[in-house]
Amino acid sequence: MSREIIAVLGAGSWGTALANVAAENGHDVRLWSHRAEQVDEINETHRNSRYLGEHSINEGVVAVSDMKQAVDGADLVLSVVPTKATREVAQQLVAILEETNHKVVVMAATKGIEPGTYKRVSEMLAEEIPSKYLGGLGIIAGPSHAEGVIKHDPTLVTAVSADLTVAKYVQGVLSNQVFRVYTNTDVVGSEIGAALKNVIAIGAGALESLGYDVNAKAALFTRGLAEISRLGQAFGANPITFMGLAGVGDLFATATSVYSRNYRAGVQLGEGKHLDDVVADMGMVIEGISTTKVAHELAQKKHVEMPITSAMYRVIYDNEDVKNVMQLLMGRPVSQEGK
Ligand SMILES: NC(=O)C1=CN([C@@H]2O[C@H](COP(=O)(O)OP(=O)(O)OC[C@H]3O[C@@H](n4cnc5c(N)ncnc54)[C@H](OP(=O)(O)O)[C@@H]3O)[C@@H](O)[C@H]2O)C=CC1
Ligand SMILES: O=C(CO)COP(=O)(O)O
Repeated sequence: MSREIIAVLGAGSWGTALANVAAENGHDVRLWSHRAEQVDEINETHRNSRYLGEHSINEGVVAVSDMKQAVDGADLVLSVVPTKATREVAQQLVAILEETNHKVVVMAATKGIEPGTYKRVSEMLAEEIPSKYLGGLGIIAGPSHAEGVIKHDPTLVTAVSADLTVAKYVQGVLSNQVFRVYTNTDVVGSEIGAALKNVIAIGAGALESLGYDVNAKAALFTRGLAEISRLGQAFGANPITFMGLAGVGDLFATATSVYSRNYRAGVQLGEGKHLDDVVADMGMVIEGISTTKVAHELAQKKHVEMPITSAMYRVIYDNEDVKNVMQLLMGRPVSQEGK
């Protein structure tokens, strides 16, 4: 693989960890942050202490606060900001591409769905970035906590694009001995799996707060994945995708890990902490909070049965007690699997 120029937009935990992977693979990596002090810290100390503590970042990662310095001449742009910042950042990217007049491959590593419009992240990017500037579009998903990736825990992700050559290009750019990239062409299923596993991860944290053991968690994962798959299929997803990295893989990682912001938020909500305090104290994005509302609404719009998602909606937005909600779920009429 040739030495590519890679612009990473967003210097939170995941943007920084992905930039690190790309730099370790020998690429020319520019990590854009909108915070000048963070740029200085990364370039001077090779740390991003707010997001990745004491972990050191490869010296090949050059942080910049001017997005043009990151994007000018780039082959590949990784968009790694929270869902709610995606359009704003994409608009800044487009203004630069208009100036430099070149095409880039854009991959989003964000996991969420836009409230109100119900757009997936790649749909938002396709709306914002004119096709004349797009050399390809896709997403990166899979079980990949930044904290594990930065310390070289063996990690598998999937590069997903409707155009397999784009997915294969990203696979080639990012794969290494500890970071193995698969490809997939099911963008719809991968994005729905990646976003909705956060809802179930919040639920897993809530179960933990009640002291429930592995039977309850296995029940949540299995039935949670079943309803994610039902919603995905209502949008045309391939059901096999939910058996893969963006489905069961990411669900397992997120719903069992103390690194997960969504899981930790679930523990705190289950303990009775107020939602506003959970969000404020986390200091990092908890995508599943907003995704729970979006998924609950989508289930109604599409007439898809999603009892766990609806239960999580009531816990998060109606302040319902986790134990009550759990009893209601257990008391539903018994039914047949596979439907
Ligand atoms: N963390 C992880 O392990 C993984 C995260 N993801 C997904 O990646 C996405 C980003 O997550 P993550 O990096 O963890 O989030 P963080 O909360 O750690 O960081 C978000 C970053 O985006 C920046 N940002 C927010 N809004 C804007 C904006 N309007 N303009 C410019 N920069 C902005 C933040 O800046 P500031 O510091 O100013 O807030 C921060 O640098 C999420 O969708 C998440 O689900 C996917 C896989 C793994
Ligand atoms: O998506 C992730 C790991 O694959 C990160 O999950 P959290 O946002 O819950 O930390």
